[in-house]
Amino acid sequence: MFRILAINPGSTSTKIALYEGKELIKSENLSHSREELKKYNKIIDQLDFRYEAIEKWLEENSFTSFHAIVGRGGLLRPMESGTYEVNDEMIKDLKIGVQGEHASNLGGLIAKKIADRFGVKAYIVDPVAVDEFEDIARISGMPEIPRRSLLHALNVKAVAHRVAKDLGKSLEEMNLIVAHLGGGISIVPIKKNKMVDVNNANEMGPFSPERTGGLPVGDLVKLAFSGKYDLATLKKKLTGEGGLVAYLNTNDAREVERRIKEGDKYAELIYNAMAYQIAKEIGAMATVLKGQVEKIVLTGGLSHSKYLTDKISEYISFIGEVLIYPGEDEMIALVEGVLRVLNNEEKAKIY
Ligand SMILES: Nc1ncnc2c1ncn2[C@@H]1O[C@H](COP(=O)(O)OP(=O)(O)O)[C@@H](O)[C@H]1O
Ligand SMILES: CCCC(=O)OP(=O)(O)O
Repeated sequence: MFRILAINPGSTSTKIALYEGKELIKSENLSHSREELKKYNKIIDQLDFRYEAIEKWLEENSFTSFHAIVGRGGLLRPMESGTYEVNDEMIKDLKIGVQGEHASNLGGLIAKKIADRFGVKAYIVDPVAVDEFEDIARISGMPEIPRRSLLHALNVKAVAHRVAKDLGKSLEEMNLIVAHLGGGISIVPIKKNKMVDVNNANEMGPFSPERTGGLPVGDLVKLAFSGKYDLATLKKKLTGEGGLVAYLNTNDAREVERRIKEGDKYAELIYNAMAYQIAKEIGAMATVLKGQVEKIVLTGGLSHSKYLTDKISEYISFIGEVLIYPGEDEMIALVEGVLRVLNNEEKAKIY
């Protein structure tokens, strides 16, 4: 039975899990508060902090032998869906953040570091750079800045397959909208098993616990030239210090809901605005599918919240039935990707 260690760095957490085949042996979700992460100016600066937390977990549990290590893949060059072996070219691009900064850039780097220590191979599966766009979706209005496919591809694909299975259908014959609501937010129209568009979870669409989402461009350009920010600081403000963090100084939706229950009207306004923006983007993606939407699926950590999913549903249920698949299937999806390679059902792709 193959023993596989899966590592999933998200913007607000690092999830770790050990599997034997498809059986979960043990898992841990290490939440990272805003306070904990704010001292790191760039994502790559968090490498040792997250690596050491994982090493400590391995030591505490006396886990010392693995057949492979798999990490969530990052903002690499646009690529096909699949399982990739971590190689030098990938390490280089993850370190520089070839398509930008995000915690998932650390997945392949940490996986390789641990794999080298144990003399096994490291992989990534369905990274956030998976690109299945139709050409029309790439056009932005400025040729120098095409729209890009950056999204929670791993969970979106895994959940879409689960929905199809639960409905007794094939994804090839369905149109879905999957909204992954986590530290970042991806709203994805799926046409016959292809993710043909997305808001870009790092830079566009609704604001999220940590991200500003799309902003009025004129004012953003003015801010960029105000002399107050260098590039790295402004990028961090957009991707790590936007959304709930900017308005409410927390990336934890549970904390926001506590404040709302205690009567905080400002927290309520901001949280409702996030639901409103999510719903608006789902409406836009329904248009991409020309209204032919079989189901709308809400997933990711925020989908645990009945408050939020009810608010979103108020706006969108006229489009189609809303299904809630809270949390994510990312850890098992990572492991299954590697098992397909180790069992010789697929060949690992080369980056
Ligand atoms: N039960 C819950 N109710 C409301 N929000 C939740 C719940 N569980 C997690 N969250 C929120 O979900 C967000 C993190 O989602 P997750 O998908 O784990 O993100 P990531 O993988 O990007 O770190 C956080 O804002 C967290 O507070
Ligand atoms: C590139 C976007 C992926 C993303 O937003 O993931 P998190 O929700 O884990 O930050």
